[in-house]
Amino acid sequence: MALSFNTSNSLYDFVVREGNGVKGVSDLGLPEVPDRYIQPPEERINKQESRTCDAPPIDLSKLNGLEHEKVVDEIVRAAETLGFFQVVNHGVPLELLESLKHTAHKFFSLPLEKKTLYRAGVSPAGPVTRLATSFVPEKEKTWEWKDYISMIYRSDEEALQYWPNLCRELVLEYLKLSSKMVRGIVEILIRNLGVTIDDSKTEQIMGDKVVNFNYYPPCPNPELTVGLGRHSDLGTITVLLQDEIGGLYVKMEEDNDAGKEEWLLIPPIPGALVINIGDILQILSNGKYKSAEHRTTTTSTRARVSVPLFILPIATERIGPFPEAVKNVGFARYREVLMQDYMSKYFGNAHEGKKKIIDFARINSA
Ligand SMILES: O=C(O)CCC(=O)C(=O)O
Ligand SMILES: [Fe+2]
Repeated sequence: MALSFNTSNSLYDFVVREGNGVKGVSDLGLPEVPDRYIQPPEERINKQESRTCDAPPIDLSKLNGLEHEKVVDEIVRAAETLGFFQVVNHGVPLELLESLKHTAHKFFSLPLEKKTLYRAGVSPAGPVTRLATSFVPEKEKTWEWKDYISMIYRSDEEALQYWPNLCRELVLEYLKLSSKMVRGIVEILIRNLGVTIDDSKTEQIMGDKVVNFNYYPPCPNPELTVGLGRHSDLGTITVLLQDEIGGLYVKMEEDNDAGKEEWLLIPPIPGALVINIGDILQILSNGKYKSAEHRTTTTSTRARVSVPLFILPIATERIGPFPEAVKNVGFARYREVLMQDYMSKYFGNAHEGKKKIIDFARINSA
């Protein structure tokens, strides 16, 4: 039976309420993109006009040798400029990264009744897994061509009880084997602000972890859609595993001479992980480190997957610029916010327009 979405309600029912997601739409093989997914021209991604980031990946194994300071410099420089960099020799086994991508595909190929067990607020797994589509479909004028499951980490026991069977052990293993690298990068960035870091500070900055499987199914007309609309990440840092298809674009801080936005493709590099700065680290660093806007394209023939690991402060932390970072500039660019309030703001807004959530914490923002 051919499904037609004559009203926006019927599309909403199919995609959101029944839990088919945009994968369900893609599987129907429609010749055209439903209107709800068609982005306004200014939000479409022009691949031809974008350059590819040619920065070489940073070799983290050199942190243990004579080039330690040089590698620290590379990390700090990247965090201060583009806010994105790639790392290799990061200590996470490459087979584990391959299994994660493979398992993300497997999860989204499960029958609907198996996947919907993990929908937000529907199952006992509710608070620690969240299967969803787009970002906030109830509030967005246009939807993102993306489904995802978030796995929120609070303890091994809870993860083993509630996360999907097919990936719970693998994702826990990833968290374990990536933690040294994550901590190493965060400590380098914090120390570089002149802040002395101890265990309580580390906990304050990176106490919570969330892993997503992002799934971008094939799209009949990728030029009209986005996989993920412009946004910056919420947390301290994000570690992103992308597949070989690529499609991640980062906005350069300044518009070019003609006043146009410039977007750089972060190309897939075999074995590499992408690291990017989140809003919270921009606030903690008093604006020294950049939480860059980014977005993703869709593809017409193959499904793309990505696996971000979001590192965040715990919800009860009060987040404001470190005094040392304020001293460097002479004044505070951000006020103190409760992490919980920042999160509510972040998840209560669509990924649209040029409004930045971080302005919520900016002092004297217009
Ligand atoms: O899929 C990607 O390459 C980027 C994903 C991303 O930006 C996110 O999940 O926040
Ligand atoms: Fe992101």
